[in-house]
Amino acid sequence: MATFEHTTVLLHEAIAALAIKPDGIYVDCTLGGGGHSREILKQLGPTGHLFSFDQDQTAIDYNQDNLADYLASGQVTFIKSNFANLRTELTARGIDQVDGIVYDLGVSSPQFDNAARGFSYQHDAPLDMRMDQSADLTAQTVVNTWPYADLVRIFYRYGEEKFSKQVARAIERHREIAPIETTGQLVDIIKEAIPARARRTGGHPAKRVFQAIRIAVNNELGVLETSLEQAVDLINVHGRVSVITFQSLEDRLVKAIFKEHSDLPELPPGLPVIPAEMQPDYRLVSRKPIVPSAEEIAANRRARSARLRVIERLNEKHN
Ligand SMILES: C[S@@+](CC[C@H](N)C(=O)[O-])C[C@H]1O[C@@H](n2cnc3c(N)ncnc32)[C@H](O)[C@@H]1O
Repeated sequence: MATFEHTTVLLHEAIAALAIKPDGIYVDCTLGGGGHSREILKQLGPTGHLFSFDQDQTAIDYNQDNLADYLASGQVTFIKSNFANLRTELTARGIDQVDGIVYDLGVSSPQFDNAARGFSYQHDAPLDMRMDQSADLTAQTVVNTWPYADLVRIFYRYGEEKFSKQVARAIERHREIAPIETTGQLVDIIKEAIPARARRTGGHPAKRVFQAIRIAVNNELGVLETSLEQAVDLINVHGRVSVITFQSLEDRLVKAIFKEHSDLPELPPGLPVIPAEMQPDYRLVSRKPIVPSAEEIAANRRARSARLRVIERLNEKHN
């Protein structure tokens, strides 16, 4: 089996939050190294089933071996697709409701550490950053063809980069001379654009711009919103959706979607009791996000920014 080392973050917390029923139907939207999938499968009985999505063929290939026993017993189905297609892919398999869904967002360690994938500012490689290697849009296209204004927008919004304009301007200057082809070239351009005093604080100077380009290449916030709307709709009463995020933009989006579904509606003034049909159809399992323990963070640096949010369905929809 090829090595595929990914240390799963919030493994037990995210799965415990699903309150698994042995005969239930579950979905892991982000199979990766199979950590969360395996934990769900351990708790499923012979009549339970798991559907595991990944848009990256390498994750699916790895788990053909890694989860071979569960594949052989027919308890797991792999779906090589973007989780934005959650409903369509499940419907195609005759499933219209499920008991729980987990997301563990972002890239896996093998994706990040494989220099050739172009995700990392620490390795020199072609600018790629596609999680789905069959997709059309690459980081190279974004960097070399997107207009200045679009670059500024993504650097501000997805990278929260203070020097967005300076970096976009430097990219424009360089690409007029020759295409920017590698992560190493882009790192040098970013370093040149960010003032020296600012380069000494806030981590690696290319970190925020690389995050922004990755989010844009994979449309990470767009597909998350689309998928979560489907997920809250697909779960049965008492079913739960558990989401682990690794950066604030994603966490804010999850928080906002869950809040919208679990908030009480505007009530007419003076209403003594809230009528049943006005009660929210969902509840937040914990008001504050669940975060990794100090021990988990000490053992795995990637865990330090993780946040877990969980929502539960209480009723069928009141329409
Ligand atoms: C952090 S890893 C998941 C790790 C996994 N929970 C484990 O324990 O090994 C995220 C995985 O989700 C996949 N992924 C990210 N966004 C996706 C999307 N929109 N659709 C499908 N898969 C996605 C990535 O390709 C990656 O393999």
